[in-house]
Amino acid sequence: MAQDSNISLSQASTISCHNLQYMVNVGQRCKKAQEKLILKGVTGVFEAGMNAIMGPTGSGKTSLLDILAGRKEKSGVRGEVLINGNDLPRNFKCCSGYVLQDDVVMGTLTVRENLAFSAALRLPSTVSLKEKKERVDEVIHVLGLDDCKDTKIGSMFIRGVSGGERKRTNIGMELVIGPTVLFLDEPTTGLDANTAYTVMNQLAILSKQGRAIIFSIHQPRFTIFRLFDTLHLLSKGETVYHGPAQDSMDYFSSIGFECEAHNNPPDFFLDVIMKNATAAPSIEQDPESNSSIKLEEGRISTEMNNTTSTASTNLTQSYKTSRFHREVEEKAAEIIKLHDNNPGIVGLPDYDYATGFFTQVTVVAKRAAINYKRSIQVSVVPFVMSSFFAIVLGFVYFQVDTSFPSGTQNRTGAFLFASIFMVFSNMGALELFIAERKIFIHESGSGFYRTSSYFFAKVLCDLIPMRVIPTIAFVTIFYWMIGFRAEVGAFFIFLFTLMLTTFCGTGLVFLLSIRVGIVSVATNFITAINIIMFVFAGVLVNTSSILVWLEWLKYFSIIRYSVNALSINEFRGLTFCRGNGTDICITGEEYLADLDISFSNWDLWQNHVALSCIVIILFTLSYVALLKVPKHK
Ligand SMILES: Nc1ncnc2c1ncn2[C@@H]1O[C@H](COP(=O)(O)OP(=O)(O)OP(=O)(O)O)[C@@H](O)[C@H]1O
Repeated sequence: MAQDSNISLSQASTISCHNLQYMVNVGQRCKKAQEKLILKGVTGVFEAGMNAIMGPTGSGKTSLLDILAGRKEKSGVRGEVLINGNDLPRNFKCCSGYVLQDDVVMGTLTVRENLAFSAALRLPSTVSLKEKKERVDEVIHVLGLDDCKDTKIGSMFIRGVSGGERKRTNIGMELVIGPTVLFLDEPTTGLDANTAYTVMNQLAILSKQGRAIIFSIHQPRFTIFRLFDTLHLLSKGETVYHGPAQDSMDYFSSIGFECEAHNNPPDFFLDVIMKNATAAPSIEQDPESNSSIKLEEGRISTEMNNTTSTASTNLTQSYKTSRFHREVEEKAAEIIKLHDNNPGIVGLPDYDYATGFFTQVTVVAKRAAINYKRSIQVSVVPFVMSSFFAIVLGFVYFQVDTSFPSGTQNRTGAFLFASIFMVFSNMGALELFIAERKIFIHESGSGFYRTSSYFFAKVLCDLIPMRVIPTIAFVTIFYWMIGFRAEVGAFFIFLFTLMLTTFCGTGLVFLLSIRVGIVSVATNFITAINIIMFVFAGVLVNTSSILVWLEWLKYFSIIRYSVNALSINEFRGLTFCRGNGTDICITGEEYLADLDISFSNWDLWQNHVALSCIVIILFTLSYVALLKVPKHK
């Protein structure tokens, strides 16, 4: 079912987690699996407002956030996460907002175009284009992006908006769907103090409209801390405080941890948890206090420094005996009661993709087209390189004649180089595909589009501008400069062969970029595969003389099929004679037979069938690999 376009901005949502445990397998291959408990029974209620999850590094903030957002693999998670007392809907990630720590927006698109992309895919077709545009304008205005709305985001090569504007664009991508819950993973990371405050202040304004804004944050400065409504403090996967942020200082004071004047509370909390504070504690039992910990201000206790886990346990114990824990437990119990009385999802639809397959393909393809148009290096370089290489080879083999052996040798050499170029020239696309992987994972995981829509759009937009046009340019220059058969039919068979060859190369690069997410590793794989295909092309090594147990590799050589097809197309019907007047001649057919190439019409098309099968197999495998890319963390 499509998402309701009128999700009210004031409709409040409460996210709650109940005795949440999260366990991961940290066993290494070949070793016995070991389990690590990351979250140890966390309970919390996150209502409309600013909900901060804080804690030292490795305390489990991101894990908790991801589980609350329904973005962790379910295996390993115990306990319940509920929204307004209901189970999270199946596609919760499609209707809630999630802003990653690293920005995932298309750098070549403007702020407005990125937001429009999100609106076009995530708001249903029942919302008119005009309304979508208005929604985008509203979000731009709310986030204070009016001044830079038509500025490109920027990339490694393009100077774009500032870091804060980029972060706000990421937030805007989520806000266009009007989510009642917005998750953010460390939204201030990488921003300077002022920009961080601006971003957080805007989130605070949004939270006043009834949204639950839940975010992990490391060590915010005081002005940011003041914006928090609820604070959830974690230490080694356990809650050490959950309650109103403004009460947190009093709470820590009540258990014996007094914050020095002028010390920043978030810094102080982390110091207490980490025990290397300016006000490092020494432990002593206080019989009159609820708490088992007493802090002696300003004195560093070696004992305390060496007993991290003991202190963490003590903080947990103190929290468990506090009124804050009691209050959250009572609230959580009420929510659970509501849930038990309303089993299943009540009032919440099972969200699905907001738009259909064709809309998704069109919108994603349109974005890819804009991206190519604006990335001059990406769109123009393949064309220029193909034309340049065709001219260079064209001069090297300029107007080949039919003398023997130069006529046969030069033609075979030209076919080999052309085929190799078609396969190797795809390597440039490797980095592009890998770079876009992150965007794909986030967008498909957030319900922007189906994997199939992305795949079709990618194939459409990649093959046409990046491969078809440069190949046409290459063949047109190369064929006529070298002076192959001056027949239209032969020219088109030549073009068709090299087109299939380059599609095979693209399929290989596409598959490896999906399976292997590291450019250098994927490059090594592709180079090795291409060299094997080159060796088994049958030109430099006679395939019939290769060891029998290695011979089968020739059936995987794209270059071999390509060279064979080009040779049959060219050599049949030609005669090559020695130029020394001896009248010793050899027919093209005899030359092909010498190379162990069968040359009937069917033999010619057999190579095309083989290349087509390789294209289909590689693209099918790429699609399956894309389907298997984990959309959860
Ligand atoms: N899939 C996993 N496999 C192994 N360890 C994991 C996995 N996921 C999380 N952890 C470990 O769990 C702990 C908590 O991780 P998490 O990323 O939630 O912490 P964090 O508080 O967000 O840390 P940071 O502030 O550094 O981002 C860390 O020690 C991390 O190494």
